[in-house]
Amino acid sequence: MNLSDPVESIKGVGEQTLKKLNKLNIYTVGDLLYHFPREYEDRSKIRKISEIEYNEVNTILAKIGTLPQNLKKGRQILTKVNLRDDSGSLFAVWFGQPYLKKQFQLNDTYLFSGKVTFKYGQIQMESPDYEKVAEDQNIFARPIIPIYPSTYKLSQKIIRQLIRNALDETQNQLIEFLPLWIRKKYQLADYNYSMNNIHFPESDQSYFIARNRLVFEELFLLQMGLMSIKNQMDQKRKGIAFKSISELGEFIRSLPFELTSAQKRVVEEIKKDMISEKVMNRLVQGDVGSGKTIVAAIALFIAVKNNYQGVMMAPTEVLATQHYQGLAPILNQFNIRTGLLTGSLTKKQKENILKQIKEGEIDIVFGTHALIQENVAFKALGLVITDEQHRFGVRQRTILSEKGSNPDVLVMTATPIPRTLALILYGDLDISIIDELPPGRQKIDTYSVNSSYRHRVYQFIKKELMSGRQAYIICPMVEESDDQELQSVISYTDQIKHEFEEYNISYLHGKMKPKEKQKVMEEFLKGEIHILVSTTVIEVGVNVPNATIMLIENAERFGLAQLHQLRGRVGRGQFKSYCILITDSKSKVTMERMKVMKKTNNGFEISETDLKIRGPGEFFGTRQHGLPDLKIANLYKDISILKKAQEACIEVLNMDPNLEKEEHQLLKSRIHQLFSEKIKEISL
Ligand SMILES: Nc1ncnc2c1ncn2[C@@H]1O[C@H](COP(=O)(O)OP(=O)(O)OP(=O)(O)O)[C@@H](O)[C@H]1O
Repeated sequence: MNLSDPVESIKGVGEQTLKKLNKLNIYTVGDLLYHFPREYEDRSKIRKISEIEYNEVNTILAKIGTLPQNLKKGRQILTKVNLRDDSGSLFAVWFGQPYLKKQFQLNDTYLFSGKVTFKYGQIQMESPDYEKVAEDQNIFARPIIPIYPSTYKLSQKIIRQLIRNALDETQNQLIEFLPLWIRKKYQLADYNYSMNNIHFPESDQSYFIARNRLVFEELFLLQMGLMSIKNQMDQKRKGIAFKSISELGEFIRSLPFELTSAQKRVVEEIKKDMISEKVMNRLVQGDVGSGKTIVAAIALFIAVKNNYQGVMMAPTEVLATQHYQGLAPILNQFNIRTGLLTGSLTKKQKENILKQIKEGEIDIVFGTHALIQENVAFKALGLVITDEQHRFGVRQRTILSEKGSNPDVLVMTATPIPRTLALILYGDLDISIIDELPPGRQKIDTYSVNSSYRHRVYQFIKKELMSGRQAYIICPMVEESDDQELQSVISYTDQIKHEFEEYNISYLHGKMKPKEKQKVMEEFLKGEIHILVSTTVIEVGVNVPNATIMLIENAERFGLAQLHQLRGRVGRGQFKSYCILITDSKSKVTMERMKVMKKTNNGFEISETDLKIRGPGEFFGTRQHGLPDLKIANLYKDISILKKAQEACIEVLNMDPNLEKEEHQLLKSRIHQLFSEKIKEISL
């Protein structure tokens, strides 16, 4: 039996079960075997009824004391069974499952596991899991029992049995694909042993040994997949070999500031990629306000001076316009023609700019995802830059690239991620990090207060406004519906108008037309608006160096990464800046977040702590990147295994870049199996 065989070849999988398994995304024997337990029940902890802990999940070994009864409780049927052991008795109850009545025979022995409460003078176990125990069965022989993730009406018992059958049927036929030298070097258990012990561990220790191997396997395969894809892309696609530009020095000297050494280093890395004939696929990570935009401008300059066009795509119209307005004047001085393409242009304007792009009359286009539409064609696209905040998928990047002939690609992100994780999330890209802020930036002082301080905070804002600065307020939001968002931003603005009578206050929200948003942003940038009340639409990338206060209402609504992003809107110039977080929440997670925000301004440190507090979660989910899901590894907890897996991966690829050696053949086909979708995409 093979892992790729259909799951219905396992004993016990009939038509109905198959449907349920499919709902769990289980189609093959391999899918079933890789459906790992979410936790384990340790039966060595079975309790006597007399020793039960109330309001907790308990496991008991008990006999059916009386035949089950179905009772009417309101509209529902309650099934009630008396259970007893030699120390006492209790009732098991289930709602809405009348068929259970026929399930139990007097005096049969079962293991029951469920929460126990004391209600109406009776001890009750609520909706327990149950499993029949045969007379001669020694349930303590293998005391650790797997509990599987949500099973769409497949009981634990059935799924456990199916996996048992699958293991029995594949017993010792699972073919080891990790090369022996890797298993030796990293002390990894054998494949069959690991599979058996992850599902039915013989002991705690054998579980850990099995898990260690399977986590390594998962991360190693993912990293191998990503790196081999990257290798293939590098080998397959010949890119543009840009020439070094003598005018570049003059361009850089013309900037109003000197580049930081981190910017210089990243510019060198980009230049090297652009000059080589390899297609550049590089990620530039930089903390908020670290000066990524100018690095992008330098890359665009090189492309244009080599007679190619460049494009820079941003996630919102406000940002695209900001890039355009900020960079066009600098580039224009060097006879570079720029344009802006967004959704809110008139039909005429759009036609006009599309024509200019096509005929090469525009050298650099800034824009939103309007750029990836079919009607956008370039004369000679040489460089694609996307300013991403986890917003574009790989697919969108690819569509844009396909508008040129293997153009170089630069991806910018302000979400700092620890390097090891970046290698997993962006494993198909080379990584550059701007780990330094421009000189003169001061620490943004951060305070967290409860709402009783609001008035004092307003006084503080007034003081800043009086000295010519500006403020952002992220307003409270009751519910996440569009209408309510609108309501709360308008009523909040009205409210504070009384407080700040002599100042101009305006607001921004997600439902505004891009043109209106743009107008407000421009007025704020010019200093005509003093306080900008906003929902989180300003979250990313907005650059108004004169703004020095960021007040965030209901700060508990946001994750750390988001709070850091929002705070990053201030402290972007020479003025001392402040971030004030208002929250009445006393939850542990909120308190922890506030503490971190007060302690540090460093995005990398914050993202590491974020990981610790909430785990990798959605943010680090691999699915959105078109990669296989992680089934067992936890990118935070397993960071040390991740490092080993990355090290092993580099070692294998250095030794055998195309996996041609005999000992790597099984590994190669396993990678192909897992990454077939992605590999197909590349070979298109
Ligand atoms: N080397 C430098 N010296 C002084 N100021 C700089 C330097 N580099 C960039 N700046 C300025 O710093 C500010 C922030 O730069 P930029 O908008 O590029 O940040 P960013 O990295 O895109 O940040 P975010 O992700 O928060 O948008 C801008 O006003 C820019 O002009």
